[in-house]
Amino acid sequence: MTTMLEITGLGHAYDGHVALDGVDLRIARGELVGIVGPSGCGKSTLLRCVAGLVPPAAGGIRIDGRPVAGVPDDLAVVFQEYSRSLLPWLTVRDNVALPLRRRGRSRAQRRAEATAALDAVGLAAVGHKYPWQLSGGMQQRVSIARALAYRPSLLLMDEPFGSVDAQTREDLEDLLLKVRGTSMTILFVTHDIDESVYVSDRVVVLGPAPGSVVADLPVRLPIRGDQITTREQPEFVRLRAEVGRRVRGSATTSAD
Ligand SMILES: Nc1ncnc2c1ncn2[C@@H]1O[C@H](COP(=O)(O)OP(=O)(O)OP(=O)(O)O)[C@@H](O)[C@H]1O
Repeated sequence: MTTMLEITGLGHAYDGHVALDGVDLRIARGELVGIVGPSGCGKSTLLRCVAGLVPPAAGGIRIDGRPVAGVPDDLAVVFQEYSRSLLPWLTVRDNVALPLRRRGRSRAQRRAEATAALDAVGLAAVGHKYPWQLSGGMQQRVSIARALAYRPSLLLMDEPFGSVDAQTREDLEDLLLKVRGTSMTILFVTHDIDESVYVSDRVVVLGPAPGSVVADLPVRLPIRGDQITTREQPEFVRLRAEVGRRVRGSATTSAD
């Protein structure tokens, strides 16, 4: 598989506080990589560096072989701060449709694609409303719909399902599984170890601050069924335990 994203010796510090130190990671096109690690280990900082929002203090990031300098083309992000991500003066559907202008879509196409994306996140009925008329969890789903409608080559998601209810969260995880394996490369930060194993092709564990990669575990589940069937199979249970041990910094088991 071709490498899409290459992170080498990445370091970042905020006012002398070292958040990341020596992160090395290669990600192939179309991979969905889950990133987990203890609170404050630098997961969000890693995504901000990849998004070109903060310049790395050390090391480098290459996308398709080209060094990242500024916000990369063809990128979409879903960050935790949903309240700041949508434009309050546009309807929900227009928020989702807006980035599609950059794709050169006609007005009718933009509308149709936005409607389909809203449908996929279970919000077909609220396209005519304004973001501030929706709950926080619904606004977050609009951000997800907007990112998916755009079909970026690189999608960065920082705890994107944190504010939605449990049932919707499962639906969104299953939606990600449908998107996975297309040409979209996805970095997915989550605090939820179960979720990282459920959605990812690989789970990357960052160690305690300053973060660096302490484990990189491929997820190869023999059974892909519904949420319950997938999560109860022995390989899922084994991987979840292994990721949990790595996050807690306990002794290693297999896959080194
Ligand atoms: N803008 C900032 N200014 C100063 N320090 C910051 C800033 N953003 C993050 N930090 C610090 O850098 C470290 C890494 O933060 P970051 O948000 O990347 O971690 P995280 O792994 O995403 O945390 P969490 O899991 O709690 O969301 C933390 O100690 C945090 O306090």
